[in-house]
Amino acid sequence: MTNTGTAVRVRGLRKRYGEIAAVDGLDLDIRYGEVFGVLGPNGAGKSTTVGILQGHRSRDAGEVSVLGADPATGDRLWRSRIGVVWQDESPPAELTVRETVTQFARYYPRPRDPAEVIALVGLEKKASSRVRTLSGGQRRRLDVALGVIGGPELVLLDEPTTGFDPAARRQFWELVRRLAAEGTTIVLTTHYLEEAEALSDRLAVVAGGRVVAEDTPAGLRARYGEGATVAWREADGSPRSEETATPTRTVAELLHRFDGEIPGLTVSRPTLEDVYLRLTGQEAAR
Ligand SMILES: Nc1ncnc2c1ncn2[C@@H]1O[C@H](COP(=O)(O)OP(=O)(O)OP(=O)(O)O)[C@@H](O)[C@H]1O
Repeated sequence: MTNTGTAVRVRGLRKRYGEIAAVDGLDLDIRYGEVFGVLGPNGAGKSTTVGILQGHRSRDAGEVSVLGADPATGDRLWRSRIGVVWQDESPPAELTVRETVTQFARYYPRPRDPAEVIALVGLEKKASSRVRTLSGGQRRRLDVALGVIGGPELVLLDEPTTGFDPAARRQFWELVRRLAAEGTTIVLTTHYLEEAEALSDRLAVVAGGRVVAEDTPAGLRARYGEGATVAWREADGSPRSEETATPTRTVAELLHRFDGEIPGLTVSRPTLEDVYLRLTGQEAAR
């Protein structure tokens, strides 16, 4: 097994639920070793896509290859190479963290060391605690521990930090970075733009069941965030602003007109959030 090339390849993926086209011609290329973010608003088709990648949901059309196999026909060995973190997984609440992780390790042909995985997710101090006594964030870390105990090459995380407080979210990001540093390929869906930007090497923006843009976070901003807004105050104090592709020229003209300091001058570039809202057609909702 060489860890170069494409870990996930999707072409023309389609999935309908009755009248709803949940996934509507989606293409993806995810390389080995990268953290790939799938960002999109509610109902964009993210969870459906991840469900298809892990072989949990069927598709209506399209080609899908995950670690070299079609998830629809992936065998047990293939499954053991993929770490799935279920939203609603409920490990036995009366077992301790250590017992739970050790028990799950037995399901895999080449599991990781349970103690090492408990440390990886930052649950060492809770290793002897019963699962039912864990907080929501700690439970989620345990879910990740169970998702990676089999030593997967690819981990699929579907909206992993929904419901987390800001501190728990940051800690979870550290955990994702640690997994990535070990060389694990990670696919992460989120509707938190900040999360996608903080973690992703590359990201796809999904809207209406298809990819509307795909790039690095910086690349997206550069590609779709053209232009700038120049704002200033007129001599009578009234605020003015102008959107322009040539902000330097606008400022030069203002400089000439005011013949000195331009009152209240600001020049701002679109943020990734502006780009995202534009790409997903949510601009008007702001
Ligand atoms: N089992 C299902 N039966 C019927 N419709 C479904 C089913 N699962 C998803 N859908 C619909 O398919 C569309 C895409 O849903 P999906 O859960 O994939 O989106 P998502 O991007 O993950 O959204 P969210 O961010 O809200 O989780 C939505 O309109 C949803 O209502």
